[in-house]
Amino acid sequence: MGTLKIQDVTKKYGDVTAIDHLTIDVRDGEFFVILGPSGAGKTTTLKAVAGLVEIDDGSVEIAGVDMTQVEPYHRNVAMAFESYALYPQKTVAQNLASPLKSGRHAHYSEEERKRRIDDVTTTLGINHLLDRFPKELSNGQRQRTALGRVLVRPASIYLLDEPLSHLDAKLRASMRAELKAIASQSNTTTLYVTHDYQEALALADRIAVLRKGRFVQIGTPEQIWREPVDTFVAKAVGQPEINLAEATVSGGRVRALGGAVEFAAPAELGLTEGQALRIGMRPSELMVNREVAREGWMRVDGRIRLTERLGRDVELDIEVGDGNLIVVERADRAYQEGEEVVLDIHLPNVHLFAGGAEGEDTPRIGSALGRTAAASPQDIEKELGE
Ligand SMILES: Nc1ncnc2c1ncn2[C@@H]1O[C@H](COP(=O)(O)OP(=O)(O)OP(=O)(O)O)[C@@H](O)[C@H]1O
Repeated sequence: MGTLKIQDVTKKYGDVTAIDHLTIDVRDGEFFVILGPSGAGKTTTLKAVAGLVEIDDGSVEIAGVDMTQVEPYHRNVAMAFESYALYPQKTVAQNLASPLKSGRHAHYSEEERKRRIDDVTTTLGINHLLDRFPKELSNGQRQRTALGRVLVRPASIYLLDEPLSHLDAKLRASMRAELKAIASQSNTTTLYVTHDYQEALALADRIAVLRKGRFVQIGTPEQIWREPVDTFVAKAVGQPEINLAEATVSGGRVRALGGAVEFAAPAELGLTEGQALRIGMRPSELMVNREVAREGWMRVDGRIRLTERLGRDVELDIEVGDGNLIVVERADRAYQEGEEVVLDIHLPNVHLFAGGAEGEDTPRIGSALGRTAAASPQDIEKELGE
């Protein structure tokens, strides 16, 4: 049973509070991802679970047992750090066998060791490389072997610290898919930390967004994407970042970008005349010249300032009113710089956040339709009959 409960855990390094009263409850078999920028406290959280740092406050329970005072060796966790080291003078098979020959796993028979190594190397697709030395492997194969060294050990929980960070984009994408497959096949409990939102969205059963040692939001990838609790979370997922524009309530309408974007203030949100807001619209959820004239959508005029081709998509910088919006559209038709366009925007996908000082993150209040969550890309495609 690989449950993990972290209750009110705080860790300070001198004056720096690296993690601040963190609480999470990871279910047996869950793939739980902590997403946060550099310095947010991700590694410290993993170390607190593994027992590699002494925590100042709180408790850690693994598989139903309070481990707060227990030595790392006895916590039954397997942790992988960012720098995956392999023994250069050992083959892949020997590298994988070594964690099973020492310490608490030294009792494994030759046969049991072989079986575990077989299982892991088959799943990771490196079983044809067993006799190679690390220098005879590609980067991706080396990283898989290193990951194999972690997964080969039986553990209540696997703690993975940015395991894909040293791979190029293509390999990262394929390893992401493999990791997901491994996790669902093996039903292991995994606590995985990353600063890469795509990894988090692709892998996680649930994501906890970490900021300056505190969790800002814990939810499924869909909840984090569709109902971010504030502008920080909204910006943390999605590339290019969500468009944010200052807005005000005037005459019962919400107006932004010099009035170029405006819609009726949703009654259920209780907004007041003159109230400062922010609106947020994701680049991938704005559509250009799709002629969507139906209820629940808004049309906004703009002019293309810049276009940049990104593979199958194109990124457009569109002048709208007194500002601009970034849009990611399909590249199956040509967009001209200088061209006048009409943006079609689905109202549930216009997030409303409280107003605030520049640089300050503010909470989400709802959407342009009220309390509804944003529609998923699939919902939108369905609505447009595409
Ligand atoms: N041994 C240490 N001594 C002093 N401060 C530390 C120590 N380890 C971490 N910190 C500080 O604690 C905070 C959290 O660090 P941590 O390594 O957990 O962040 P992170 O989210 O893993 O960052 P990264 O993505 O860059 O690895 C940072 O401000 C860091 O400078």
